[in-house]
Amino acid sequence: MTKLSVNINKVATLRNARGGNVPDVLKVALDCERFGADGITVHPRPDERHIRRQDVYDLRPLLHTEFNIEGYPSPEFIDLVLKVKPHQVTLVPDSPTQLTSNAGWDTKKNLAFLSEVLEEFKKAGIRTSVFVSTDVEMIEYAAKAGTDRVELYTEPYASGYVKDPEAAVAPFVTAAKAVRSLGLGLNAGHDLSLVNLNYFYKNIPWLDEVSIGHALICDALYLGLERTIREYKNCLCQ
Ligand SMILES: CC(=O)[C@@H](O)[C@H](O)COP(=O)(O)O
Ligand SMILES: NCC(=O)COP(=O)(O)O
Repeated sequence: MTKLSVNINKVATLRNARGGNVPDVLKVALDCERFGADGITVHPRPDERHIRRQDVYDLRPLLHTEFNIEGYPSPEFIDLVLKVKPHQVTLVPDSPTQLTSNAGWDTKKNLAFLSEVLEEFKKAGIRTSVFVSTDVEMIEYAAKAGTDRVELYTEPYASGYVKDPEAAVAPFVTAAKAVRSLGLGLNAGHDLSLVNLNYFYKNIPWLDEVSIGHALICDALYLGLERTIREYKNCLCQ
């Protein structure tokens, strides 16, 4: 089964726009679980423009499903993750001011750094994942660094899908096969949507997890959160 982890960053963005607690990020996370999400993802950034450190602490004891924290492994991020102990941490190579994630790691260049950080999380019993492109060498070096899983950066799939779905998914199928042959778990995310998710899943049904935020929260404006989550879950069936 491919799990759907709902990224609630955008809910926090909306809350922060007015300074109060509407919408209530914790309630939305619990409602996502109630409506069928298999996990909750957050990506706290240093400027706290959406999910804040305090949200991450507050969410931990409330969630009943898998909690995935994504981010650049700065000392502050490492400290937060080690204190919160989520089920999974996903390392993303973002700069502090980045608008959104736009690339996977150069795992060859960062092998020593990633190995050290991954080891620290593994010692704490936290499953690890590394955000990568479809470059097989990058996946091989992620395995060398000791990660449990990789998360494929799916923006190039999402943008290519519109013109030519088959060509867009092909490098992801190759990468996903490499991931499987290395014995790693497989996650995917970024710009996945109701338009492109089912085709991605059908081509790579051994996916462990997708994390989806932006498109899902936008769809919820029209469909409501409960129906939206149901429809995303339906995309993860043959
Ligand atoms: C790693 C990844 O693709 C997502 O976590 C994405 O970066 C979400 O972050 P934003 O909500 O800030 O775009
Ligand atoms: N890891 C990807 C994620 O959490 C959500 O990305 P997006 O759906 O907001 O593009």
